[in-house]
This record gives sequence, structure tokens and C-alpha cells, in this order.
Amino acid sequence: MSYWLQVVVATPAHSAIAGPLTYRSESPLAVGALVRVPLGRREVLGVVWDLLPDGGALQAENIRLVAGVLEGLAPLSATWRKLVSFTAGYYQRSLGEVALAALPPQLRELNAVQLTRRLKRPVVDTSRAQDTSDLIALSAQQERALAEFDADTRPALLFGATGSGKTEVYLRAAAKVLAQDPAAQVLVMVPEINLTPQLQARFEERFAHLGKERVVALHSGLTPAQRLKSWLAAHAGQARLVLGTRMAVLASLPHLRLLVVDEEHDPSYKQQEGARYSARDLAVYRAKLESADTDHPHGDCRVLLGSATPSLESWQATLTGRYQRLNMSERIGVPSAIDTEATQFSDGPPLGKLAPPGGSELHAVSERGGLPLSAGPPQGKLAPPGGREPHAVGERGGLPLVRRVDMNHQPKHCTIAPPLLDAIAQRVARGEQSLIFLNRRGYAPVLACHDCGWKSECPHCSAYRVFHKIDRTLRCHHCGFTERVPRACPSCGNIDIAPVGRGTERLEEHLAELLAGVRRPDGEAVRIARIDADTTRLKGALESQLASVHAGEVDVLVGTQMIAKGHDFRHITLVAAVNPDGALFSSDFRAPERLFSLLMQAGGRAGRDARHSQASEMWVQTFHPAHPLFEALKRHDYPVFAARELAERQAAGMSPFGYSALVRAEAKEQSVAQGFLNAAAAAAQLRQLPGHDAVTPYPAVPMTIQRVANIERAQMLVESPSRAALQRFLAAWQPLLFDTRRQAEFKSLVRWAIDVDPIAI
Ligand SMILES: Nc1ncnc2c1ncn2[C@@H]1O[C@H](COP(=O)(O)OP(=O)(O)OP(=O)(O)O)[C@@H](O)[C@H]1O
Ligand SMILES: [Zn+2]
Repeated sequence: MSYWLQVVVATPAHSAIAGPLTYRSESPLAVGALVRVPLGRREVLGVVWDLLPDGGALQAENIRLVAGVLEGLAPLSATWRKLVSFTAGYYQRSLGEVALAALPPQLRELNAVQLTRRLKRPVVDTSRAQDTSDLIALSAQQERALAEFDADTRPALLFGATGSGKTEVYLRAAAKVLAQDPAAQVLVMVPEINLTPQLQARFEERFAHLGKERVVALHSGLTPAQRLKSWLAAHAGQARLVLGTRMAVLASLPHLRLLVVDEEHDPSYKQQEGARYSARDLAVYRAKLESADTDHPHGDCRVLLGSATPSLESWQATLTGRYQRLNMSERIGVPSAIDTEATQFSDGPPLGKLAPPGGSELHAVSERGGLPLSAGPPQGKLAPPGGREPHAVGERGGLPLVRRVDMNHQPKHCTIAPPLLDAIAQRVARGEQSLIFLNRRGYAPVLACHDCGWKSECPHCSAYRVFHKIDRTLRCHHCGFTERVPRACPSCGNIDIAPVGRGTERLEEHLAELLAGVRRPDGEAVRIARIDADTTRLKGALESQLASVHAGEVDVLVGTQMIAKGHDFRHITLVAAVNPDGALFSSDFRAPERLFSLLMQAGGRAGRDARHSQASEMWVQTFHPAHPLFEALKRHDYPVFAARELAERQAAGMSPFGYSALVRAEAKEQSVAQGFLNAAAAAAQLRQLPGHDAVTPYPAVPMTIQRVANIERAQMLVESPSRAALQRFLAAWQPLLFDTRRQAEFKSLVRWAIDVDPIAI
């Protein structure tokens, strides 16, 4: 007897097969079962998506037989299949592509014997009750956040300052869910696991009582074998807590009860190839699906997002009441504003003692003439000599004092303003650490000839190659094209070609010169280190470099955004952003949001130890000190920043008030890429596609970096005030895009793709 099935398999992105294929089986199979099926001459992994009870009408001889079933694996749940269907539909990709990409790659390769061997290993239950005696006492704000979270069912946004102890809230929320239900599973997502090696250890330690192998990691840094192992443990329900990156949102977790998304604003939650999903958005959707799951009536599945600088989308959702908001404004160990005030009045001015010796920064500034430095509060008037105004700490919740350096009033071409240099030197002399942040790696972004104007352009991209002094190369950060630095200008022969601008490599060198005479308390020379993608290429390098920072072996740490986020540094009292202006006037409407959160995150690395928090500072060098973004930063005032950005976006109908998609096209010639997009849009116009009257496609334009690796790139923005209309339109437009692609004039098109809810425009 034959059984008829719909099976999804991984289909090439642009093949004609979008939906499931029909197969036949001699024995009954469950929906969700993993099978091996013939496809062309190959045998591929597939997922049974549906049964066809009336398949008997089909001609048996035309329908191929399922080749095998992955025995021992429970079928993928209905909720998982719904999640995959939604993802494929919403992000305009094929079902098979999304479904199969969500499975560990090794699953496709193992034969039955190998798989059985993996599944054989019995997991013995070694769990015990959690010993809560040595847990730290929660702060009042942490207690309140957890209580409010428990009392609600909506998606929650934990709006917690840097260092307010958000991680502890995640740990407690997870512990509670796991203790209530012996089968419950928790998924904790972080932007990049490799950046915070401490975190996994912290989770493993906290949940050691669950027994061996109950906490697993799921991210792309794992070997294929490790990834399979984690996935199988999650799918079987053995793993109780999964710590993962964006890919983990699509893992099979049959008893999922809580999803945590740490640093929910982070751009790395958006997948940038294939199905360009937002793992944060899918987490919210998944929680809803899991809660509605009637096969496992296990009550609600909650989602907890956390950030000090939430995405404007999530923030807006808290304003409309769609999400619940949990506030933690104060850093751990810092008395609340009211307490601070009280102690200050009774104990006289206690801050004078703790503040850095001398409002010396201010002196240093005025000695150099004028008021080039616009510090946070009006210090000149209010601050007692050597301190800052008494209420500052309580108001700042232990966050660093933000000082803006007006670069218009600093010596020409200076990279580090003299007052900032003084402040760093003082830190070194006191044995404190400073973190200098510059979001540009390499030695100099451009090498140029001042005689003829030659610049180190990449021959394959519309971008300059970056000068890396360490191996004397010019490297393109877009296509990777690398060459030795020429001895003389390739265009005019002048031997005097010089670096223009600064990257982290040059900044490190420059700081070493500037601080050469400065001694540490032990009399030794200052120690400067750099952490960026170049210094951490080797496995384990980042870990050992971070360890030496934590151990206090480094006085001044220079780096890119790699060091600005997430690390729990305990001895840093000064953070400086050397050149953040670029993002202020970007054409990308999300650039200010990204800059603000990056600076808040960076500032959040300073003064994390409450003993230092009062004396900690965040310096920002800028030519636009009065820019509202820096005003808000000065006050650590995300809500004010968000209100202003949201008002602008509302006026312009942009996210979260409007919805958009980008269609990107790549070809050897720009005209072909643009022509393809415009032709497809014209076809849509002609056919009056569903939703078209609420959707605006804009003319195709070259992408900001127009050419990469000799491929011309163009994009078309499509906007709508209605998410549903945009979705209907895109779904109907897909076939037209395929049709257009087949026209002779667009033969040379290399590829095209739709990006729904793009994060960079
Ligand atoms: N209740 C508490 N009592 C004492 N220390 C705590 C408490 N909660 C958290 N901590 C400690 O405070 C520090 C900061 O906490 P955590 O790293 O969770 O902050 P965060 O809010 O995640 O900050 P960021 O957003 O900057 O990563 C950590 O060293 C943590 O161990
Ligand atoms: Zn290039």
C-alpha cells in the first residue's frame, strides 16, 4: 500500500521549485518526520510537511519513493513547522530553503548507522535541586523587574542601563521556568557568543544542578559535529537551556517556555544572506506560536528582550502597550538617587574625596585657552574645586560623566585632544584603565599621493583599500583584494605617498608616542593594547587578549566596536570615542540609532565597579558638540533620543510607522542591475498587483558601495504604511521578478534578492 506525502527539500534559491514535492512511501510516516528522498540523481534530506490522503488518484509510477527515514528522531513539531512557514513567507524565500537551513548541516551527511550511534548515547539524569544559598541578593530594581515580568503575559522589554544587572535577571527568569516544569526549555540569544566567552561559563555554572549536558551552545563557531550534538540535544528535549546566536531561533525546541534576546537592538540579529530574517522579530513571533500550541498545553511561552538602548521598533511597542516595559535605570551597587541625596546632605560632600584629583581636566582645558571642552553639566560654575556637582551620581545612576570635546577648538589635525590625553595619562598614573574606541581597523583608511592625487582605490570595488602597516599591505575590506604597498606612487612615481586618516593600528602607534613618558604606579612604562578583527584572527586570540585586560595587564585598550559591547570590564574608568561624527550625517536613516547605541554601549564599559563609577568618564570628540544626539548621550537619556528619532520617522513614514523592503540586484553592468529592477517594478505596475495601491516602489539606485569585486550593485526601495499590503504585494511580485530575470536583456544579471525590513539602506 502506498502513502502519499508532501516533502520539503532544500531547493536552490531561484529554482522553480518553491513548495513541497510529492513522494510515496510504503509505510505510514508522521508529519514532521525527517526523510531521505531522491531529487534528480541525488538523494537529499527532507521534512515531511503534509500527508496527501487522496493521493491514490496520482499515478504511482510518476511519483518517486521515499528512500529512507531518519529513525530515532522524533518528528519536528507543528509549531516548528509553522514558524518555518511563516519565516519563508514573510521573508520571501522558499519553504525548503528555510526549513533545511534550520537543520544542522551534518544531519544531511550522516548515514543511518552514524546517526544511530549519535542517538544511542543515553543521557543519565544527574540533576539535583538548585542550591540557592550562594546566589547574590538581587537589587531592588531586579526584584521589581522580575515580579512585573511574572505578572504579565505580553512580550517584555527589559530597559536596563549598562551594568544594571540584566544578565542576572535573565538567569533568574530562566531558573524559575526550568524549576516549575521539569521538561521546560529556555532559549537565550546573544548577538555574538565569541565576543563574550565569560557568558557561557556563567550560564553553565548557574545551571550545573540540571545535570550534565543540559546547557548547550548553538552558533556558527561550533564544529559541524558540535552543532549537530547541540541540535539533537535540543530537539530531544535533553538540553534545557540553549545559549545561541540568531540561528538558534529556528532550532527545534519541543518544550520551549522562555526566549531571551539580550541586546535586542543589535544589528547582528538580522541575517544578511539567504532568508534575511530578524531573529529578534522571530523570537517574538515564536513565543506567540508556542503559547498557542495545543499539542503541548504547557501554558504560556514568554519572550524577554533586553537592552540599554532598545531598537526604536521595540521601544515604540512599549509606548503603545503592545510590549511590557521593565525599567532598571541604575547600575548595580550605586545607591538610588534618593539615597545619594540623603547621604550627601548628612555626610557633607563625600564626593570630593572620590572624584579624580583636581577638576584638573578643567584646568588643563582652560590653560589651553578658552572653553574648548563642553563637559556635561555646567561645571565651571557649580562644581566644587576638584569635584563635580553633588547630585551627579544619583542622577546618572552610576553611569559615566559624558564630556564632549569640541574639535573645532583643538589644535589642527590632532587625533587625541590635549585634555583627553591628560585625562588618559592621569588614569595610567593612577593604575586605572582607559578604553579608546575607533570604528575603523587598519592603519589608515587611504594611502594617497599629494603630488598627483592618486589614492589607494580598489581596482575591483568602488572603495579605497585600507593601509595595513604591520605587513605593509593595501587591503580591500569589501572584496579582500590585497597587495603590497607600492614603493612609489603608481601613477606619477612620487616616492612620497602618505597615509590619510587613522585606523586603530595607527591610533595605537600614535598613543604609544604620546604617552611614552607616562608611568604606571609601579614605575613601569605604559602598556597599550589593541583588539580588533586583525588582532583576533587566530583562534583563542580574543580570549587571551581579553583576559589580559581583565587581569589589569593593559593600561590603555584601543579597539573597534568589538570592545565596546557586552564586556564586563571592572577597571576601566575612562572610555573615549575618537571620531564618531561620520554616522551623524549618513544617508541611512538608522545610522543615528546605531551610533547612539554604540556610544552608550561603549560608555557602559566605564566604571562598572561601583567603587569607580563616580569617577568614570566617557569622552566624545566631535565637531558637532551641540548635536541633539550628543545632548541625549550626555544625559544618558535614551527616552529623549528615542522620542526625537521616532517623531522624525513618523513624519517620514519610516519604521516603525511604515514598512519597507529592498530588492537588490547585481550584474556586471550597473545599467543591467537597475534596468532589471525598474522593469520588474513596471511589470508590477502594469498588472496592478494585490496591495499595489498602498505600496510605493522607488526608482532603482546604485548601492552606497556601488561595485564590489567587479560586480555592480543596485537596489530598489519599496515602502508601505501597511505591513499586510507590503506582504501581499511582495508575494505577488516574486513570480514577476523571476519572469523578468528570464528576459534576454537581463541575462547577465548575477543575482537578485529581497530584503524585508532591511536594517541598512
Ligand atoms: N544583584 C547583584 N548584586 C551584585 N552584583 C550584581 C548583581 N546583579 C548583577 N551583578 C553584577 O553586576 C555586573 C553587571 O551586570 P551585567 O553584566 O548583568 O550587566 P548588564 O545590565 O548586562 O550590562 P551591559 O548591558 O553593560 O552588558 C556583573 O559583574 C554582575 O555579576
Ligand atoms: Zn575590493
